[in-house]
Amino acid sequence: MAPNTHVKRAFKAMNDLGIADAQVKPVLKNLLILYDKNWELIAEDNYRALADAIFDTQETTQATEEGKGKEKKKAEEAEASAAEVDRRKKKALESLEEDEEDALDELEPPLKRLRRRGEGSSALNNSPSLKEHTTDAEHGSPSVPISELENTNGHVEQPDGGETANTFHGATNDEDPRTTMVRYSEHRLGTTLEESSTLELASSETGGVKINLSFAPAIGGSNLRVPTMEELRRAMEDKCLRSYKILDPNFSVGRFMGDMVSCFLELSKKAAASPSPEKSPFLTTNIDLLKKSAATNLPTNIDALKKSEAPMHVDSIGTNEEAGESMGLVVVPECQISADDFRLISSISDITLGKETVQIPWVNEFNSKVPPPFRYVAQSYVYLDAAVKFSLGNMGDDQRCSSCCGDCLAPSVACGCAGFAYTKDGLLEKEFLEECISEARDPQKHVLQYCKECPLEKAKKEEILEPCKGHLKRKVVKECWISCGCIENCGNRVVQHGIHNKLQVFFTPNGTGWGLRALEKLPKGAFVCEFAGEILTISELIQRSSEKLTFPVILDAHWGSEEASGLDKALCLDGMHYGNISRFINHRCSDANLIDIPVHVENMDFNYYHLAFFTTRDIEAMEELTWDYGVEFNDHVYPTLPFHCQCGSEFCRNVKRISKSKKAKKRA
Ligand SMILES: C[S@@+](CC[C@H](N)C(=O)[O-])C[C@H]1O[C@@H](n2cnc3c(N)ncnc32)[C@H](O)[C@@H]1O
Repeated sequence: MAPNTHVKRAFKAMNDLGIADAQVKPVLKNLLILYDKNWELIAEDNYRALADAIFDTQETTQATEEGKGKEKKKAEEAEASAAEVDRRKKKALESLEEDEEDALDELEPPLKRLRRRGEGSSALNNSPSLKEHTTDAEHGSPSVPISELENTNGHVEQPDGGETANTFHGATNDEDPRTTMVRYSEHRLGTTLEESSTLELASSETGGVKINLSFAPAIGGSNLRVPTMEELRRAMEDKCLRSYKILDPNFSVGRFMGDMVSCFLELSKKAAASPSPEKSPFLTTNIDLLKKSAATNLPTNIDALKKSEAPMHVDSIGTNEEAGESMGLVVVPECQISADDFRLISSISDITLGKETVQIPWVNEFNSKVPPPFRYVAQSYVYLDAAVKFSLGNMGDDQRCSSCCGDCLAPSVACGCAGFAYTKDGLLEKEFLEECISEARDPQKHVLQYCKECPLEKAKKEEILEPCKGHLKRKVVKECWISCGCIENCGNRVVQHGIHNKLQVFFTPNGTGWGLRALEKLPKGAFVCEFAGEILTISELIQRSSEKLTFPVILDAHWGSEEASGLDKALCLDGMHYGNISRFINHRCSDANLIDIPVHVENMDFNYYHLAFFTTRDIEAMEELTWDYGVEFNDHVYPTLPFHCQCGSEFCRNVKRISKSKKAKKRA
């Protein structure tokens, strides 16, 4: 691609985030030097590195300017008058007025602008009007009650007719007679708060469930000014954009808070319906944790709630595994999680962070552990040296079906792709699947290919190179692709369309850590997910495995062939650091309910870049999904940490090995 095109694309991606060219240019220049003009890296993840660098630069500049202005500000602070407070308050109140919004557009943080782009649709039509709160000064109460929340039409939002969750509160147009506004008193806004106060951020309709923010001016400093809700909302949205790259135009902190209240309500209703106290630990845990938070001087309620959404690396936090403690809310000291870990944290409702077309939640019903941090990728990426090549020009006629047209699996189309691997229901053909299962469970009965210099043997780096143990000439699915004349939803395109079943990552009760399960019944031959991760050469994998934990699979299609020989051509996938949900699939010896099958999508040569999991039998809802990693527990070819297999299968190779060695010891 011409350099100019790269640059244009980078500018365009940043413009879409609301970042002006002038801000992009200097940062991009530096990044190009830093990344040695590697555009692939820069463009990765929709120019994430560039966006991060711009935000970091902005933060640094801001911090420098803040430093310079500190001294000056101190002097000015002393002169801060009630009139100034009035002016700010008025501005915040007016900021939501439609006609002013356009004028402010350029000054607004990018997220706000993005959000407003969607306002013609549902996003802002449903958004609540913003209000101020009154203090209960007359009654001497330190808490700040809020009124019912109304939408812009003046109606109380009641989506399901029951108790509803209100959302974040902020400034509103105080001239609007339709709104019922409750305000902070001028006095409260402009003066020091003597006692500890609680600011209500969101509330259910009856006030049964609330999100409060506690603040104690006595501790925080005597010149605290309570920000308006609008100020707080803007600052939060800006922060969300910068820290977590929440770019959905419909995202709003208000909704987020409201959703949190709704979820809490729903869960507590469910828990109340459950007869067993163990099944409703949410509230008790909450209280316990808040007690702990108070005892350990942890941040207040809102932080505790924020952290409940924030899984962290089990090793990097002080997890609490006292008997019976639920995962409902987890409070951990902030200092024990790094900023990077925090970014890798997966959402409890969707571990994919929106990267798949379906949401995949996670749950831990046994202890307070949370999934390990990793970067979720829906498709594989080349790490560094792997020669992953596919080009339309290099695709020979023998590598594509010449008769693809319409839906290749439709009865009227006599296409060579029909009946090869998939049925018209998108399942694997029975015969094809059975052959794959037989290959995997009994490889010795099938055709093995032998390399002259086996990459796997070479990888062991032993003094004397062992002969190749043989590689299966595996059956491969060939999907139609853009080079075919068929339609996008042709029945011979399954894996490339991604996950579509309801799945869940869960903490297993049998000592194998996290696992993956189906939340609905799956028929035999159904596609579940791909093994996505980083594509590495074997030598890169060996190097990596000596430094850190890996979870690799070998992409060894046709390794016996001349072209494929050599450590740098033999490829593998590592799903440990960049990966998808397959990194949670546990091993089961021999009779696993998933099988991994190579899939050709873009290329048909000796390597394949897609390894997909299909069900080997019908699966029940809530059943754990497992696959046979193909490990032999007595060899160390597989460059991952050995584990003591707990699969429970009657064919468990680990159990057999243990009992064999016990017998041998007895005989000796
Ligand atoms: C790819 S990860 C699977 C997800 C993993 N359970 C987790 O908690 O992240 C592979 C690791 O899971 C554990 N594991 C998988 N299958 C197992 C089994 N049958 N028995 C014991 N441990 C297993 C081992 O620690 C193994 O190294």
